[in-house]
Amino acid sequence: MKNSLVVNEIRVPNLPLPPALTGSEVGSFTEYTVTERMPAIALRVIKENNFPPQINHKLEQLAAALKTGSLQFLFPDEGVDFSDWEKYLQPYIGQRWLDIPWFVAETYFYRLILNITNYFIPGEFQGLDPFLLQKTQGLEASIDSTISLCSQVQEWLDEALADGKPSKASIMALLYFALWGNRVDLSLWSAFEDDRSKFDIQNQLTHLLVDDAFLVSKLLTKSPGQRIDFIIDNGGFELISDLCFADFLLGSGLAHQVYLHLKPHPTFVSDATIQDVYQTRDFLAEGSHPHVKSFTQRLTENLESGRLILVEDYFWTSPLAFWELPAALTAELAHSNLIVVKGDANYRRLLGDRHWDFTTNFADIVSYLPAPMVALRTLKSEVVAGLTTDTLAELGKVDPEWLTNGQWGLIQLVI
Ligand SMILES: O=P(O)(O)OC[C@H]1O[C@](O)(CO)[C@@H](O)[C@@H]1O
Repeated sequence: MKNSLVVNEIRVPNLPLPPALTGSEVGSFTEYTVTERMPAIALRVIKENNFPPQINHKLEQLAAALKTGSLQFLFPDEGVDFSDWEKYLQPYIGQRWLDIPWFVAETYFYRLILNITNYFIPGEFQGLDPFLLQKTQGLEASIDSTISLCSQVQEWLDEALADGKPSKASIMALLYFALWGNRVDLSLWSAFEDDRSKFDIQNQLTHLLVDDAFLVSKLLTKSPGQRIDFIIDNGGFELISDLCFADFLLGSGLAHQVYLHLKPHPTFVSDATIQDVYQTRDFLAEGSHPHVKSFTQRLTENLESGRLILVEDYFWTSPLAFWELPAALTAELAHSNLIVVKGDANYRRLLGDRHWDFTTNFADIVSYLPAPMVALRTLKSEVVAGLTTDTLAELGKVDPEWLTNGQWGLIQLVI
């Protein structure tokens, strides 16, 4: 049950805020990310693109600055969020990357890569996605899983039509795909090989630390024709799982409209933009598999009829916490019957990327949204809430890396 505080007309968590994660926590995953992973990402942008030497040099300087250097403002560019970033950065200018809140460091790092590569400057590199190669490779690598999922969705849709209603089991399975989609490998499909009807999500279920999938399926089937909003995370197979879920919601009559909230520019390497949705659709449309073809046709029809709506907002690439949603976005999301929040970075944003005790009641923190929400998240960072002390004790024994290795998942509903 939601019970949020209202401060200056903004709803915030109804608990005191703990400190933010920072890269200076010795031995932490945040430290490793700022000092090792982020420099490697900046250098990979050089390798995977053909930028001129002066751009590559700035990327090298950025990679080197992350370990010990301090934050500077963006070079002037024409991004519509340029002045917002001046505000966001003001408190941190001159501080080390390691010392500022981790979420600020990461979101700014990706905005800075676009700044350096002239993404927002008219000319040769304007609008060029520096992570395009990785996104394309991700799509190509997941084609077998895509064919299997599209075929399965077709079966579920046929079944829903024959039975006059969709089954809770199919809704729950689609929730699991939308959850595990961002670390999918073909192993998820191993049981599909001989008999697709036996596809075995059981192994994944044992890695779910909180599983509200049944409650979500009850909510979705309670009254058909709802509006569902997805706060989208990655492109590639994860986006395809989300699009399949949206397809099923619309095709089975559970939803009359689905909104996909996408990033307004490339970020976090693989996060999806509106352009990525169209590129994914066009890539799939080139294939010859009949179930992928019909899925792609339904996708086009849903986009053209306005049943599937793609929207973007600069809030999603900002360093702000979820409880700092702009009023217009809050008003928009208030029309939703369910907000599906995807992925690790969005989960961090829900919790303000702060050091909550892991047993804090999730709903007491995420108490500020204007509609019911479900988080679908595999754990890739040291932020979590809503676990029991028993679960924590068990996890400590079975997998010391459980917080960050992406092998554990959560489906957490707040009504
Ligand atoms: O794509 P996702 O699930 O949001 O994961 C992104 C997350 O992964 C990380 O890169 C850690 O692996 C974090 O920095 C970030 O929170």
